[in-house]
Amino acid sequence: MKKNLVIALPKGRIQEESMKIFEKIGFGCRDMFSGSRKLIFPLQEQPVTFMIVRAQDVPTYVHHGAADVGICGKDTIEESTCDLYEPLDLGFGGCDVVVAEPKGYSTENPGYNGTIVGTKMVNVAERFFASKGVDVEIIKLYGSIELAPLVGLAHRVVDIVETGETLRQNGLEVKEVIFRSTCRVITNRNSMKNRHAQIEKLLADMAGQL
Ligand SMILES: Nc1ncnc2c1ncn2[C@@H]1O[C@H](COP(=O)(O)OP(=O)(O)OP(=O)(O)O)[C@@H](O)[C@H]1O
Ligand SMILES: O=P(O)(O)OC[C@H]1O[C@H](OP(=O)(O)OP(=O)(O)O)[C@H](O)[C@@H]1O
Repeated sequence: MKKNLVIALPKGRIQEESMKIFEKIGFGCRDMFSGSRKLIFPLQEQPVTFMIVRAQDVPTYVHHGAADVGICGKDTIEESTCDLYEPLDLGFGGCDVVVAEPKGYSTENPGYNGTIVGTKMVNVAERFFASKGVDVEIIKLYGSIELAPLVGLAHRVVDIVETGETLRQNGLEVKEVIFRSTCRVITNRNSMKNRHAQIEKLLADMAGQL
């Protein structure tokens, strides 16, 4: 029996949008939204299995070959250290990865040297500040990033901005956009080689729905 193509989907804000595209190309999975706690969903009619993982874990599953294909934000790809192909930009899930700070902070502190930066995205932040040749201290956080400068844990943050509402409500502003992120399809070298036709068809079908 032919092995199913395994697709890693991130649970959370981009899961539903991703599934809309898969539904349109005939890979619908009603079970997934039935309130079930299952993490793996082999389709009945198609040689495809979905698995649901934490957004930041999608690159890891794909890199190690536990999944052939994954969906995740460009921000997640940039933060991961995995070796991945990134053949398709899905366009949705748009957000900016930025340096943000308390309003007016740069008036007195225009440079980055000596800044303490709170972030979930340590690798992205390290690369960004290294590319500027500045010395900063990075503090790893797991959420509520915008809190850090409000309570003296950090001077600035590197975080995601979508609507800007979280920054606004916490008296912060964007100092600099590091890059724009959208959702991508990712895959790995082995799957690209061994399941080439299947993945190429999947990519073409998905691209046809954008
Ligand atoms: N406002 C936003 N906040 C966070 N991510 C966003 C936002 N808008 C779009 N995205 C995109 O959605 C992706 C998934 O975000 P989600 O919040 O579901 O996961 P996460 O924050 O990475 O993980 P977790 O909630 O499990 O810590 C992000 O990697 C990013 O590309
Ligand atoms: O510009 P906005 O539309 O306000 O969105 C940006 C906010 O959303 C994300 O947080 P999330 O909801 O994932 O919370 P967490 O960081 O505490 O996990 C991100 O880290 C920002 O805080």
